[in-house]
Amino acid sequence: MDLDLDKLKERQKRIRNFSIVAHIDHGKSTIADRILEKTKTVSKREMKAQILDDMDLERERGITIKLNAVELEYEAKDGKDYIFHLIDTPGHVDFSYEVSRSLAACEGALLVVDAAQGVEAQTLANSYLAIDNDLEILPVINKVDLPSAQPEKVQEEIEEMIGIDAKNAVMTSAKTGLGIDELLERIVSDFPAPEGDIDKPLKALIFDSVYDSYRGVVLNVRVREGLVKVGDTIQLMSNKKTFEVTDVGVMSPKAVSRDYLMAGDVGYITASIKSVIETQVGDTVTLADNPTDEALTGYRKSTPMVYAGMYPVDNARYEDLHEALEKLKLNDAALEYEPETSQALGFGFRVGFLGLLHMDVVQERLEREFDLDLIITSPSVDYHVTTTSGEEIIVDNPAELPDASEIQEVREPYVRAEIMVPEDYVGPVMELCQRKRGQFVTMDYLDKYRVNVIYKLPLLEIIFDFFDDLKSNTKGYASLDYDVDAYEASDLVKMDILLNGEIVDALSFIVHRDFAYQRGRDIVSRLKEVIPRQMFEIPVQAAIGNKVVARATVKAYRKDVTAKLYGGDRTRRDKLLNKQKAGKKRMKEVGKVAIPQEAFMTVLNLNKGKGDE
Ligand SMILES: Nc1nc2c(ncn2[C@@H]2O[C@H](COP(=O)(O)OP(=O)(O)OP(=O)(O)O)[C@@H](O)[C@H]2O)c(=O)[nH]1
Repeated sequence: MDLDLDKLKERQKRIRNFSIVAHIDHGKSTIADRILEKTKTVSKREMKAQILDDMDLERERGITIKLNAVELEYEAKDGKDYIFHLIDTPGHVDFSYEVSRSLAACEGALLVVDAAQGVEAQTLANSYLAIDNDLEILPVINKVDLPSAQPEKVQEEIEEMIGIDAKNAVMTSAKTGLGIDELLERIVSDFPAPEGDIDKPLKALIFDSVYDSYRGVVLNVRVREGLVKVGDTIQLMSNKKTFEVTDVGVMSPKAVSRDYLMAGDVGYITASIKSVIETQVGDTVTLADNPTDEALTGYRKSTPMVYAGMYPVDNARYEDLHEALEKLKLNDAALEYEPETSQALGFGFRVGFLGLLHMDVVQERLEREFDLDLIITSPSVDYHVTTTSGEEIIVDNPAELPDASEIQEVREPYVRAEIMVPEDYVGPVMELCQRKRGQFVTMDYLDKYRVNVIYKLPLLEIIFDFFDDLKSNTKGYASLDYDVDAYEASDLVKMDILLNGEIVDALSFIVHRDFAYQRGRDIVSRLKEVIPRQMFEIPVQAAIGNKVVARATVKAYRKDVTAKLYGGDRTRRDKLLNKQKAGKKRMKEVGKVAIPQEAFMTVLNLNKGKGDE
């Protein structure tokens, strides 16, 4: 292949790599859809709402989970064809790790702000990520069609709160298409073209990857320097492994092969990489026979916030779960796991997540994409423990907390939570934070009406239902951002749950001593409801050490219910039995007792359950 360097350099000037960042629901994905439509990347027939959210899960929930990169062609008013690489990113706080990775592949960011909601917590957090990555930021005020839109006020907010010029913000309605033409022109004029020498050795950053059973590992890269094409031998700089390139190309939005990827491009490389553990996000790809001397700076590793045990319902599928986690981790760099065993549940994994939404998504992806049935234990945070012998240990599984007599101190993670709220709701927000063992830090007025309330809160108290409570206490007006701040000593105890006189390790949890009795009683009474009756009585107890703090009994069956109710009617009887069988799929036999998935989630669902009653 003959490549003319001057032509490539000219092409590079017409590339624009940008990302869209926003607070959740401000309209990122809808704007991306409009851009795709206008650039004629997708035909009308292919166009379905939120085309970039290609996971079924994303469509069903209406949220973006994964970043997605597509190449678009745009003919600008100057008569030239531009190449856009648009990287859509998730907005939920659990996925900010994905956001920071995609920003590192761009030169510009569209900062989308809802004209009615204004700047919210993740608008700020994501703007800071973009500023940290030295991106050019183009403010976009979206949803100007709404009757409650106040674009001028939002302009002021962006200037005051983020500190960037918003005089020339683009006003759009992704719903009606208003302002999208101007937006496209501004992408060309406001964002810089990528830099990077095409004639230097290859240097490409892996920002995402995915496993494909036909093609092997697909690397999504941003090429910083040089050029790569089919037949080249690439080398991964972290482990020096080499592979022959079988395909390069871009997503548009489906995979389209290209002759080459060059400095400035965002695209994919496949190279028959069969083993998933060989590639990692953040690694640099170079050429084996002409390597670059220095790797690109990778990504800051994400730290999980929440941990839970994951076990296959069918113990024989442990290896399948292992393989599924390996493959999923390729596509979800924030996922962490290590093997663990539970007396009750057998062999499984302790998995670290960025938050509960992340946990939910991982569970659903494992079940859908890998056809697994899983039992997940109640989530926990990680505790730093000093034992009486002076040893420091980290405990992310409540069952492993040493006996109280061996503990000198337990420290739990605290977050610094920033809650933005209209001033009328400051009272309820503070009340909620106090109830969750929060320590007030400070409070600032953001403008005339809105306040930023800062609290230190135990992570344990906020991962569960804090966000829901916050929303309901403020009529949905509050927005939240948090970061783990420090570990602090707390009076924490381990609560064991005994079924039929035996401790079920997977049901143990850690709780603040002040709440322990109440929590023990609540859990026991919930367990009594969710554990199905069996042929014998099952005592349910909650205990701290040897001290039982609550107890209840699941009564035994008296007779075969099906025989009595559906005596003659076979079909109805079969239906009922099938239903029971389906329900049993998610049951785990522990000793003689069958425990349903719900039981493992009682700690999590306690407050919700109470609200429903
Ligand atoms: N009225 C109006 N509604 C809009 C506009 N843009 C988006 N929406 C609606 O706002 C909601 C959220 O839009 P999305 O595009 O899913 O928001 P998002 O920011 O991508 O959300 P995440 O991907 O979950 O972070 C959807 O119901 C859209 O239909 C707009 O310009 N006007």
